[in-house]
Amino acid sequence: MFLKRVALKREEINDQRRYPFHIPAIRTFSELDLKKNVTFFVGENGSGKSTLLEAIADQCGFNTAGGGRNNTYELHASDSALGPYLRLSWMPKVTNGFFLRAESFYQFATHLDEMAQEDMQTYGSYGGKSLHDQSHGESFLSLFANRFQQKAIYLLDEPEAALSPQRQLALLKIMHDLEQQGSCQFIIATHSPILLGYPGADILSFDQGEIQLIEYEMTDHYQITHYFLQHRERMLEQLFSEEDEE
Ligand SMILES: Nc1ncnc2c1ncn2[C@@H]1O[C@H](COP(=O)(O)OP(=O)(O)OP(=O)(O)O)[C@@H](O)[C@H]1O
Repeated sequence: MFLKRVALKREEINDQRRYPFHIPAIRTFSELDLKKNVTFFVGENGSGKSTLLEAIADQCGFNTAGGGRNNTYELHASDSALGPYLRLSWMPKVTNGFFLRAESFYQFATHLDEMAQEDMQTYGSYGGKSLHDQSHGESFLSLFANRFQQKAIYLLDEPEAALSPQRQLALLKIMHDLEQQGSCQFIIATHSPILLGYPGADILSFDQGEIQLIEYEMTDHYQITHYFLQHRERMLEQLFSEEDEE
């Protein structure tokens, strides 16, 4: 692994009440030691996972709209408000990698098409054809299977967004193969109980107003999915009757 620590330069913040410093998990954040090749960010919607991941991408020199260091294209409102306040510690430093942002993947695909007009080799790292000519899930998998290499750091924001359960397993296999072959680091914000099951990963929860380690089986993602699959009818009955009472 390469990125060892992420620290917040709190002394440089002028107004702690504004975004992103007012987010509870960011307000209490000082530093984070990364100890595993695979780290997951979990937490409720709006708990600050994407904000921190995007800020790390920013400080890695990746395009915060999604992509690597060489992908320069503009996307409205994709600047990282937190990035300039982070200090990253590396051992050793890598510059290879990619920031996957599910919500702006369409624009990334368009950017690749523009690059390919000048150099058809561009598609070589993405399955040999335009990402627009593949389904959403297929294009994600093409990226993971072809673009991901050794000695790199991959920052993935909800990669499961387009992936079927079977393809989520395929992503786990790709990650495992890369990890086995040598050195590759992943930091992944996810809501997927399948991805979170990756063996030996650290899972960091953004709930309860701070970023802290959590066991897989203690995550809402595991517990709610597990209970739902085991007691679907009872759970839905309870859920719908609660709605009736409101
Ligand atoms: N550019 C912005 N300006 C102001 N507030 C923002 C901005 N971007 C995000 N926020 C707010 O910051 C909070 C954290 O957002 P963030 O996208 O980091 O959450 P998240 O944990 O990734 O959520 P999700 O699981 O829904 O993707 C949210 O309340 C969001 O509304």
